[in-house]
Amino acid sequence: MTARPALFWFRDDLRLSDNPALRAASEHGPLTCVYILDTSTERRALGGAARWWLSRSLQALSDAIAAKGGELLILRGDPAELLPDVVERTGSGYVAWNRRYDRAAIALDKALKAELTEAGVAVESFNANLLNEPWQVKTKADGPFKVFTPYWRAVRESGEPSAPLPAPARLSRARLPAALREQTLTVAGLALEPTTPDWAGGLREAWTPGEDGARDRLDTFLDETIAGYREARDLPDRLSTSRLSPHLRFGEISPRQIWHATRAAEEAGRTPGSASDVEKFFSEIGWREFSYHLLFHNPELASVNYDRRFDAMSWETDEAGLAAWQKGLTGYPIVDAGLRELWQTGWMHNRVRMITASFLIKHLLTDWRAGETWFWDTLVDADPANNPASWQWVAGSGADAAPYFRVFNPVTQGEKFDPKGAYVRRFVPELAELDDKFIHRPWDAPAGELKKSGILLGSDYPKPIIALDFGRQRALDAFAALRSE
Ligand SMILES: Cc1cc2nc3c(=O)[nH]c(=O)nc-3n(C[C@H](O)[C@H](O)[C@H](O)COP(=O)(O)OP(=O)(O)OC[C@H]3O[C@@H](n4cnc5c(N)ncnc54)[C@H](O)[C@@H]3O)c2cc1C
Repeated sequence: MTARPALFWFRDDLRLSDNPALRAASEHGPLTCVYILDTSTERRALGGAARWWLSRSLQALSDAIAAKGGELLILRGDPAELLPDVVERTGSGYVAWNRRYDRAAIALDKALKAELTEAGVAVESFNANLLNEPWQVKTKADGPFKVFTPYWRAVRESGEPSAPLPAPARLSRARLPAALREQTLTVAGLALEPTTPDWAGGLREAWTPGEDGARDRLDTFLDETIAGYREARDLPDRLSTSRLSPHLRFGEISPRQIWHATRAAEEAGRTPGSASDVEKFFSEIGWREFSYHLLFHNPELASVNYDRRFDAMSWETDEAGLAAWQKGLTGYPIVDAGLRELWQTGWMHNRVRMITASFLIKHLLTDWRAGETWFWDTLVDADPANNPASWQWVAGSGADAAPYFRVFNPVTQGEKFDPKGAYVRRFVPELAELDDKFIHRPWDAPAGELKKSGILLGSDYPKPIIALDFGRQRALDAFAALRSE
């Protein structure tokens, strides 16, 4: 009797190396690799920027699989129906996937595991995308952590993460029935990229999705950018961070690979980063782990306040303010630069994410969920754990959150972290000629200075949509009322 073929289901793990489920499935013999674009309304649909990334990443993956002798089968629909169908039609006796951690995905995986097992198919799932499973890290009282520092201490005390796995040397193809082959789509057939209009030019310029692109990003970071990371990571005008976030989001690289490559570079004396830069970098990877820990233990993180006292918050409904924020037309240069960086490149520097989120939530007193939704649609790294956890952190409703009275002042933040205004000049070109002194407060510039710089406030660039003192006080009053309830 010949062995039944195996099936591997790609999801948020679009890579061949350090992919434990792929490795396990490939060791079972002839293999079907499948990706299903999930169109079910049960699960949150990808935003526009993430769809663009996925398209490019799937193409890179499909090419890499073909180079190893395999084939990526691409389908669109509800995996709850399609996966068992493909398993049956390929006669697969073994199915493997890597785990995901949001509630809808967990429910789907559980149901599929039960159905396939019942049908006599062996199913295994693995951890590919986290250093630790969210349920493995526990407080002394055996519960989930609510504060990052002790969480991360517990992780660090448990030792170094396990070593990453190599990619399978070869992927031998299982035979596909003709009818199934006919059903298979090309990446282009998924129509994930924008056409009318094609707004993705800036994304194409900024990114190389795929496993090779991820590896290149990591190498550049370890060879150059990590030097001084601990302090420089707050400066948005330069390449000061790794920019690995979309690669991590789509699983083109794993945190284990990042960890061990960083350690190896450190030990070989290859990286210019200090031990303190490395530790800081690891702790940022740790924040990602913590977000997944929070998501697993609080499945409604994207829609429900982690701190339920915030349910009583009286948010403003300021549609004009929200639209101005989304378009980068608030009249506050650092806020506008951030939102325009996001629109043009699908990414925004972390410091500026905090400033723009604080401005929306505090100065405009807008519900954090409106900002989370906008980021979900426009970020290439839009992440089911990091995005809601970070928005709730800025709002003050999250775990280990910024205190409610911390209201970032966009002028002083701009002057501190973009002192020469290079970041603002890049993304808000209408202010490019303005003197450094006024680049974060154009309304204070004398009329002659504005004229010399070719700016008519209110016409070439907006006047501030809200007075900072007013917005700050309104937020403090609203947040204080909440606390006294
Ligand atoms: C309002 C808001 C929304 C955010 N939404 C997302 C999101 O959707 N997806 C996302 O990946 N990150 C999000 N972040 C976190 C952070 O801004 C990005 O991870 C970071 O800017 C990515 O850049 P990098 O890869 O160069 O980071 P680096 O500084 O090089 O860090 C390395 C990796 O660590 C992780 N990381 C770094 N900072 C954080 C952080 N504060 N919280 C959690 N993980 C972190 C990321 O995976 C990142 O790729 C958000 C932050 C804020 C304030």
